[in-house]
Amino acid sequence: MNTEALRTLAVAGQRRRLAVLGAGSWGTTFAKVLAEGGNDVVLWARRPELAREISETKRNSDYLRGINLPISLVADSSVERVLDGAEQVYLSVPSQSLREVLAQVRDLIPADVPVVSLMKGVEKGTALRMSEVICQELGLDSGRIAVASGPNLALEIAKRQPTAAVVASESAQTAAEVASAATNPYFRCFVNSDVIGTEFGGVLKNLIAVAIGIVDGVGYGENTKASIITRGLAEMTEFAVAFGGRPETLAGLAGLGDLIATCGSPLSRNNTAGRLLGQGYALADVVRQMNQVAEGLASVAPVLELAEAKGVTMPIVSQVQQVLSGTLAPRDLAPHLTDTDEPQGE
Ligand SMILES: NC(=O)C1=CN([C@@H]2O[C@H](COP(=O)(O)OP(=O)(O)OC[C@H]3O[C@@H](n4cnc5c(N)ncnc54)[C@H](O)[C@@H]3O)[C@@H](O)[C@H]2O)C=CC1
Ligand SMILES: O=C(CO)COP(=O)(O)O
Repeated sequence: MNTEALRTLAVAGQRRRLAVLGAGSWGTTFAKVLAEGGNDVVLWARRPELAREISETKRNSDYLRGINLPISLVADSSVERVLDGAEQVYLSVPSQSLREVLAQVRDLIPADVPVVSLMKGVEKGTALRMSEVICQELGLDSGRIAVASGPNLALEIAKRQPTAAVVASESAQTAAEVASAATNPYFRCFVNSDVIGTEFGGVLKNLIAVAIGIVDGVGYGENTKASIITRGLAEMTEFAVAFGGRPETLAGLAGLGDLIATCGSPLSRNNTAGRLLGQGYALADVVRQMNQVAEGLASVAPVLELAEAKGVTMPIVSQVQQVLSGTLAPRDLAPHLTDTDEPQGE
């Protein structure tokens, strides 16, 4: 669909009252996408001073420096006001904080509205995907939950660079409603019913991006990175399929697409965290230096627990964990060489 057709679609589409919870780089960018698709959007910022900055100056200087936000976009630090009358609710907080946020909003989410995860992590301790945490904490029918994922580096989208994403839900109607609200002239959402594959694609590419950052920090070049990306996609696909995801989802925007974007960009926090590790910083120093979330650092342990439970081997992810724990030197991260499986055809 060309830009003009998308603009017509956005203008002709229904104007909805939408709530986005989490005013970090992705929550703010997604709120901008929704507002520029012709919706009335209210963004929840936990800190009142950030809510004031967004509403009054149309800027979020901590998370999206240099970006002008839409005039119509307002932020509020009262989650009650943000959720009041919302026709769709989007969640964009760090994965390890989701359960705590849901406990606050459990009784405030309007009945029967879609709840959408924009997050790309699994919960430590439970190893649950974000849609599973939402289902558990809010007691929702899974058909009301959608996940959005894809090659979606926030700053590029905030600059309106043309981008595509996947909206997945067990309910075709929920997926279509969310995709329609979230599609605008520069952001195109495709629909999919494979929630598991879509969610795991976003989680697993973060881990491969950490590996890429590590070898980049060591100083290895394109051959090493291409080898890790290619074997990483095979590892991601085997894992997701073992849990019921579809291989074609991993070959699409939410898998390969996001892997390319995240592994190739210095904007990626996972890639950046890996690079610092590869340059010799200890994990604690890396975490101190990052002022935004790098989901892969927390997801690695629960992903490996899940893999072990299903008998899936993940040589790259295992070596990332060893680098994080200081038991493997970054220069030795070469899982495509050390994999002890039968020699592979590719
Ligand atoms: N930034 C990006 O390019 C993209 C990020 N994502 C995903 O979006 C999710 C959110 O990430 P970002 O916005 O990038 O992170 P961020 O680090 O930029 O912002 C996180 C926001 O959540 C807030 N927060 C933290 N704990 C909270 C709590 N307990 N209650 C309420 N708010 C809390 C922080 O104050 C901050 O505003 C992650 O799962 C990430 O993987 C997905 C696609 C793109
Ligand atoms: O998910 C992302 C791009 O699709 C953002 O990646 P990072 O969380 O590594 O910045």
